[in-house]
Amino acid sequence: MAVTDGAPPHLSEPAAAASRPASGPRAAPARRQAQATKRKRQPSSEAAPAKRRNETSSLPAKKTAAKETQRAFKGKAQKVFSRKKTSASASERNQEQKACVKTSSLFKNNPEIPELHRPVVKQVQEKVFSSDAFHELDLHPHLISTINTVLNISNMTSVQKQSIPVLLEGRDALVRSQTGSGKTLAYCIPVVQSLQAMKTKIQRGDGPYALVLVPTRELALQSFDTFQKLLKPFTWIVPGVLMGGEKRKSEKARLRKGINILISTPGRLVDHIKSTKNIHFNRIRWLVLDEADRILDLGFEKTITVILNAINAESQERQNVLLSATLTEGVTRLADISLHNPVSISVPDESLCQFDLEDRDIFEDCDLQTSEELDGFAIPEGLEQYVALVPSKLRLVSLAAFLLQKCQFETDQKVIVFFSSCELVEFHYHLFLQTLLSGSGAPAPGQPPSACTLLRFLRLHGNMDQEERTAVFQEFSRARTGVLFCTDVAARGLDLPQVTWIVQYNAPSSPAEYIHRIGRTARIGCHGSSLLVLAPSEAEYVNSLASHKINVSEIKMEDILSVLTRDDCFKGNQWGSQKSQAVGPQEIRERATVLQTVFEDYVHSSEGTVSWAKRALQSFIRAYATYPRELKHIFHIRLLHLGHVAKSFGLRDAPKNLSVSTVKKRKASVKRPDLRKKTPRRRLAEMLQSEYSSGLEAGVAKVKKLKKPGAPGGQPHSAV
Ligand SMILES: Nc1ncnc2c1ncn2[C@@H]1O[C@H](COP(=O)(O)OP(=O)(O)OP(=O)(O)O)[C@@H](O)[C@H]1O
Repeated sequence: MAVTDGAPPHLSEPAAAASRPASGPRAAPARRQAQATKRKRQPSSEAAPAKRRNETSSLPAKKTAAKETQRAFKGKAQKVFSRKKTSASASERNQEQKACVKTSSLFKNNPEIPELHRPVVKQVQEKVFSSDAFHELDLHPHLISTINTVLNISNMTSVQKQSIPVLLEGRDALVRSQTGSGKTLAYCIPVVQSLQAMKTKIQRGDGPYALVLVPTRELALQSFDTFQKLLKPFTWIVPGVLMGGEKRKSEKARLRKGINILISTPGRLVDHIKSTKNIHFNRIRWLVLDEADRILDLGFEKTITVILNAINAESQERQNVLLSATLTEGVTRLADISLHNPVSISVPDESLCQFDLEDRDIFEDCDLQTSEELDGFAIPEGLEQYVALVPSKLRLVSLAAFLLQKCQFETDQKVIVFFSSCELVEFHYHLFLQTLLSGSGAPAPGQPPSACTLLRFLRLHGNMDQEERTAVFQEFSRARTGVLFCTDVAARGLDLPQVTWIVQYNAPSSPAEYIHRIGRTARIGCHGSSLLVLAPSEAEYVNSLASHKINVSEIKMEDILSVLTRDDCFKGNQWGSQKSQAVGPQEIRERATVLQTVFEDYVHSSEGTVSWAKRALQSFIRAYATYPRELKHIFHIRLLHLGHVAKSFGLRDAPKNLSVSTVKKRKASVKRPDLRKKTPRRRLAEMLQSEYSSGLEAGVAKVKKLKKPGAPGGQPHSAV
């Protein structure tokens, strides 16, 4: 469908910019103008059908925009916009004489944004801290002083208060408490206490006494780091991590030397079990499965069985611990095969705490009822959750505007944006780097400092090589501000300090994943916010969240976009050097259009970038097709308007060879008979498993060799 018409926008651009690399909104006008001229001469193969092109191109740009004003925002939004219309129209007429702004039909033919009738539910809330101190526990004095001085903490959290004594008694346990409530120390402290107290002093060459399994490499590094700190006074106990991405040879060498507390991802461990002679489990005393439900979600059930068999063959005498913020159905199965006479620990819902529930919530010999069945998922008290209903065409500019707001006009904002695939992360990361960041990193002469110079983007996903993944993880951990684009590889367990906002640009595939994603903020009693971006057709998802006791408030898209009026980077008038006096809906739409045009011009700057955007769009559609059956009535590719979705990838037209039916046909014709029968959930598990892989598969190794996978013109990614 036709989506743009008219001449290119003229942004104010100082002469100095000519010497900067041709990127960023300020550097773009000359390029855009040249490209627009070129486009006029050589109609793109992506060009819209003549009939519809004419429909808008015959109107002067501003008139088109004005016409759109009447149609775009209906219902409530329309009222807000019509109030200021008079002043906006005056400034419009003025500007019309001065510049001919290319107007993308961003605000035309969008679906109506429905009123959100969200049910208000009472969320489950847990008390994070207890009043008890670590020194009240029967721990080695050096361990207590390490906790106090190295970790800088003195009081236990509720989950620690409940778990540590139970684990010190030697019981198996199934532990559930909200995200960011200190579950890592809840298992690390008892492991260290018990191993340092062993009568026969542990030797490095003894091999593993404790095995900790986690779903991702970053989480493995994080647990390893915690053990390292706790083991400072007990230098004879050696922790080690196996996580894929590293050379197998060097991991084998470390195993040969001896690792007493072994932290690993399941895939990598099985790889070593199968191929490394030096791995023995005859001394194993502890088996910990952190993010236990995730490990099963990823289809690691077989892998876990291989590991359990390998351990059981050599040792029976051990304690087993399963932990997660969301213990779902899968964990019950895992608990059945891995726990013996377990204690189920869950921090009580504060609202039910009229009497002392602390004892009630330790279920002895329980039937392992899942928390979801008990009471829904707990949400950190300091977490404010929002949702924005954004038509597909406006998604990209809305995301950009939101990030500009956080980075330019607010201080100390650290944002994580979740996408549904590696390709989507790469696409948005590179697109924003190329278009929103100024080439020099400094404000252009005569311009105020702008987001263009303040933005700092990072990205993290499973198709990156391990070295870069670790570097990014550490850089974002240390950073005070910045934006991390990522897949669900960062959704679980990661403890990244001071994250202020979580954006879910693509909706998660389950309420549990929603909980874990938002749980990267508001940790350990801190405050944070989250924003879920939904298309109008997906509004029903809010009810689905409510059924899991998750409450979200609405942020209006216009409020997100209004930030664009605060930065003249996005002003569609090269003579207007001062900030607009009248900031109305028209101004917002113009600036959103300028920003969209920046994206579109970049995407259409070469054939390579166009096909790069098409691949990203395809990846989005593939991921969209994997929503589980219970969410299909909300997230179904049939409900997508491909032309509109294409726009959110900076594509002016929906790719001709890409329609919902062709995507479906292609999927069906893939010669993988076993896959054809799979449910979306199984397909999703497969896609995800490749992301969390041991790092040794041929496909992954191949991707690692590519210098910049996913970069414009680069190689496509093979999996999520
Ligand atoms: N008793 C405590 N007092 C203060 N801070 C603590 C305490 N225990 C843990 N922390 C800190 O709280 C943060 C969150 O802990 P942790 O990562 O273990 O949470 P979690 O419950 O495992 O979260 P998730 O469910 O997301 O994995 C960490 O930075 C940790 O150092």
